Amino acid sequence: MNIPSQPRPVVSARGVRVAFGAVTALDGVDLDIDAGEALGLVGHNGAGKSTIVNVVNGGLTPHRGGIAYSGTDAAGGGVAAARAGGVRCVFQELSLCPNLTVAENTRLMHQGLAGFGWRKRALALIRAKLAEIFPGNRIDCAGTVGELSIAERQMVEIAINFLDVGESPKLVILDEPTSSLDASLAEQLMAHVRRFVASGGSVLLISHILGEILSTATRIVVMKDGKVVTSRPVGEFTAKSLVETMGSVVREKAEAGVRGPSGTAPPVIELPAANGSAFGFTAGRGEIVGLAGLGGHGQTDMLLSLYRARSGNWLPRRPEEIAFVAGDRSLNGTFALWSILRNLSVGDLGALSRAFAVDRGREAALGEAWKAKMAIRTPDMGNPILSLSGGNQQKVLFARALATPASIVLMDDPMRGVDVGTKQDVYAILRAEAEAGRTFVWYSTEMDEIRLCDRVYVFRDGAIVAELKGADITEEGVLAASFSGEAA
Ligand SMILES: Nc1ncnc2c1ncn2[C@@H]1O[C@H](COP(=O)(O)OP(=O)(O)OP(=O)(O)O)[C@@H](O)[C@H]1O
Repeated sequence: MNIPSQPRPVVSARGVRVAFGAVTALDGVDLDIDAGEALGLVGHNGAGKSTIVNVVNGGLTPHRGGIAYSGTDAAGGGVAAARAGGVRCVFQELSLCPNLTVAENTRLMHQGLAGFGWRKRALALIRAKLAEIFPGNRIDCAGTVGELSIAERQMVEIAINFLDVGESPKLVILDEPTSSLDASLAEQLMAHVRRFVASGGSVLLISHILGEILSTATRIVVMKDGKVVTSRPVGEFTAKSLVETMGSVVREKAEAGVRGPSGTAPPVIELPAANGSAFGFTAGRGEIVGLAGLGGHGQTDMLLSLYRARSGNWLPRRPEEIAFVAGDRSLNGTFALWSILRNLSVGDLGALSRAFAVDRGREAALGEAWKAKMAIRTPDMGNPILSLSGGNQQKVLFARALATPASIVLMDDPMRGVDVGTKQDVYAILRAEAEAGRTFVWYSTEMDEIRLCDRVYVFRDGAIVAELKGADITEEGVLAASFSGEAA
């Protein structure tokens, strides 16, 4: 890569201000990203991270301030100027066309792939890039994107953006790129980022998983309420000081091990061993049961079959006794045209109704209570759900389930994109609700969350291959069970 004698930042933002109605999303932000640096961008939900990303990638013109690419003023050039400046962006909400093949999606992003034989070239290029970033992946690049899992779509989108077809990427923006990837895929991506940066490229990495930021970024920028509050080399932070700089108090970690009844309470769910599993599935009253293992090995299917089943000896008598928190909020969670409040209250309209009509006063009170409990950042719960930042939308889905009287709550990796401060609050709420008698079945791709469970089932190839309890719930234990039987 050519580095000029007087290097200019790949991207330079000066005094950027963006407002959405009454909300000031960015309030005078300065940000430089140099060649050869991995800039970690962190901050609470709604701090303004996605908004600055949209300014940097040319999708949003700031109301005040400006942006330059390698010293050239973008001057309202939008997405075209950003692209010409070598900026590529992997979005938080994935943007591939599901009805096209992986190779066709690659062509959409890279106009250089034109002319006779483009399909063959696109296939070869994207296959090679996927193999480079995610060695051992089994993605069918000739198949349509709609047939891929969320994790595979995310991998494809990442690989497309790192491709060099005539014009090499200078800055790749990764906005929560590992939210659908399990730990081993996430580590493959982080290793690729380190290699890309070592060869002179730049990455802007946004993540709520602070371990990723601390292990991969060379510099960390912390945002708070639309402002940059800190910019320092990664070596000057510890996990604790980073959380504190973000404005959250670091709580002592809940002790790993058995806190709940751990299988001794009367089971509210009881399923015999199936799909070649060595274990049946049980969950007791007041228990938090974790579903672990590599992503896509049957955990979500298990949750869905628990939710859909309407017969059997364990089932709750009424459907409102079981609630589901979706992991893919845009696909299965939010009602995009509804307000924040309606998205929250829809889980339990029965309890809010009087004389066949929703009692608006009680609905508003419910909204305010959960807004405070979950720190949902909005000036008005009557605003559209899409006016919330991604993490705040996820909080609404959580509140929807917890606001119901459901005795069983199924959770499909629901903490993706939620900031560390709120996560700590939600963990405490979950524990208190479990102690009050609720049962939680929790699929999580984050080991820190699996460790909070009373009991954990590890999944591999659609089957339960291990059951871990208390002190045995360790990363090593989960990994050993996830890979056992496979060639080393
Ligand atoms: N289209 C919009 N309309 C109204 N308000 C918006 C819109 N987009 C963003 N906002 C507001 O701007 C602020 C910054 O949002 P942004 O998405 O940049 O936060 P973020 O730091 O990326 O959060 P998260 O960690 O949850 O992804 C928030 O208060 C959000 O509610």
